[in-house]
Amino acid sequence: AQMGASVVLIEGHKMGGDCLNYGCIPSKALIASAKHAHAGVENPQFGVEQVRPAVDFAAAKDHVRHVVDTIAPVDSQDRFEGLGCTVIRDNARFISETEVQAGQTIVTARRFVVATGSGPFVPPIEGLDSVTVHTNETIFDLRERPDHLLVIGGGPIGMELAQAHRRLGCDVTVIEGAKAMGKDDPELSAVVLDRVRAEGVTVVEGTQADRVSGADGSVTVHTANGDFIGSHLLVAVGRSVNVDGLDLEKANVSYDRKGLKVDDNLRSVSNKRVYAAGDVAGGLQFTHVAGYHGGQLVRALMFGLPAKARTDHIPWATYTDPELAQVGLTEAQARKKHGSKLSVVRSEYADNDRANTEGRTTGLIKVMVVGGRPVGASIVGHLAGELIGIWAMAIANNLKMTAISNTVLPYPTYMELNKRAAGAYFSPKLFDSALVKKVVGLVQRWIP
Ligand SMILES: Cc1cc2nc3c(=O)[nH]c(=O)nc-3n(C[C@H](O)[C@H](O)[C@H](O)COP(=O)(O)OP(=O)(O)OC[C@H]3O[C@@H](n4cnc5c(N)ncnc54)[C@H](O)[C@@H]3O)c2cc1C
Ligand SMILES: NC(=O)c1ccc[n+]([C@@H]2O[C@H](COP(=O)([O-])OP(=O)(O)OC[C@H]3O[C@@H](n4cnc5c(N)ncnc54)[C@H](O)[C@@H]3O)[C@@H](O)[C@H]2O)c1
Repeated sequence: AQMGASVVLIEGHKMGGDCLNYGCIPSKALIASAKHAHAGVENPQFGVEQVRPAVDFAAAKDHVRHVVDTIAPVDSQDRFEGLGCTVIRDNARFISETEVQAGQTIVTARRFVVATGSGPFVPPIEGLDSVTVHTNETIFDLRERPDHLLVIGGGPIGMELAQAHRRLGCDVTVIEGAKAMGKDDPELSAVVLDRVRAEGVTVVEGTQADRVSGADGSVTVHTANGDFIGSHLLVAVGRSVNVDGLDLEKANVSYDRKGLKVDDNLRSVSNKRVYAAGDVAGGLQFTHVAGYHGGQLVRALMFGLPAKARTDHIPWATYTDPELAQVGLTEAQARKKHGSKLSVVRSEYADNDRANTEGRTTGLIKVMVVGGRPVGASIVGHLAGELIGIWAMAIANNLKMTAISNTVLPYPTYMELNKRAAGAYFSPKLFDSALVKKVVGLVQRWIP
């Protein structure tokens, strides 16, 4: 709209979508409350008396609500109308290849972007309908503190919320069918899991939830490895894309359970007028990916330029404490793809001076390097979600490791961990090389 195109935005529920209302923002706000609750007991070495603070769970939820309300104007109908969009607040459905209906309004358009996101997938587990099942859509509104929260699913939603609830005073059990945080490098996930378990969260892996029984207040999850009893149940076993009710068939738009079937340019393979963005586009499900898709589609729709959506440079971070972040290939993926051409360099938080001053010495960075360029980076530790940024920039722009090693950074900062990892790539070449030693020896003899 700001570039002069005629744009209609149709939103059937809350402006701001999942991220603002039920996802990133409420979860990170709750995690922030949990961090404050935990700060008083995590580090006895600072000379500050350790006092377990009293937690007012409902007030923590007030904080969550306040943060959502503070950010909401950015995504509001008023703002978008101010930018020049026509905003319709109703559910949209296709009625033909060129028309969408929302309420009584029929919109005819040359191009459509489907950005309907995803909702919590609630699996068909026997007995689930006999108890109150919380998902990310309800858990942030729960004002009473669960005595014992059972979480089915140890992915990012399950693990972020498990740790936050534990720190806010709940007993927490996570029941994970395969491997918790299984999409990340297992060496780094283990660091998070060790910490979360040390804080008192029970994480049971390799254990599918087979059946649920009980009533509100006492819920039992039955598994092949025993029964787990809690007061509240959160289901976080992945997402299902929002395609129901869109009548995509009427627009000849093909889709499956992962989302719309699109080509590399996010364009429907069956109706060239239709594009997809965000969770419903069938790939990685993150807000920054949805934003990246949006940018690519501006290129395509406004300027007719190719808008190939890359995935190799997309980072992600899980906001447990310590945080876990990834961009590009993991070590295992890089080994498979690049074999003996791969070098993996590491730097440890324990060797970082700032981390030592702050007692944040648990963690490490691994960088996967091929031909002098990073192809992946994995970080676990304090501020990992911030530190991954420089590797995302390097991979997005095809930078060499020298771009990182040549950068002068303020001392003492966590960012030096990244520079140290880059240094670790060059150290053997400089310090273990007979040739370098010989050249230095000769030069030392010649120069005055
Ligand atoms: C608990 C949780 C924590 C998360 N934390 C993070 C995080 O820290 N970082 C991160 O990057 N990602 C995070 N995510 C993922 C992130 O929320 C999603 O990837 C992101 O919201 C996707 O954006 P989207 O625009 O594709 O969809 P959404 O944000 O879901 O927006 C889709 C919109 O479409 C509307 N809609 C759907 N169908 C229709 C229809 N037929 N007609 C009209 N409107 C319709 C919906 O009401 C919704 O407002 C988190 C998700 C959850 C659940
Ligand atoms: N920090 C972030 O960026 C962030 C945070 C939260 C969510 N998200 C996004 O939301 C998506 C969804 O998160 P999620 O955690 O719901 O999904 P997920 O798919 O990442 O993890 C779900 C977990 O549930 C397990 N599971 C599935 N069925 C089970 C069963 N019957 N019993 C026990 N375990 C079972 C799976 O093995 C998996 O480990 C993420 O993939 C991510 O894209 C991002």
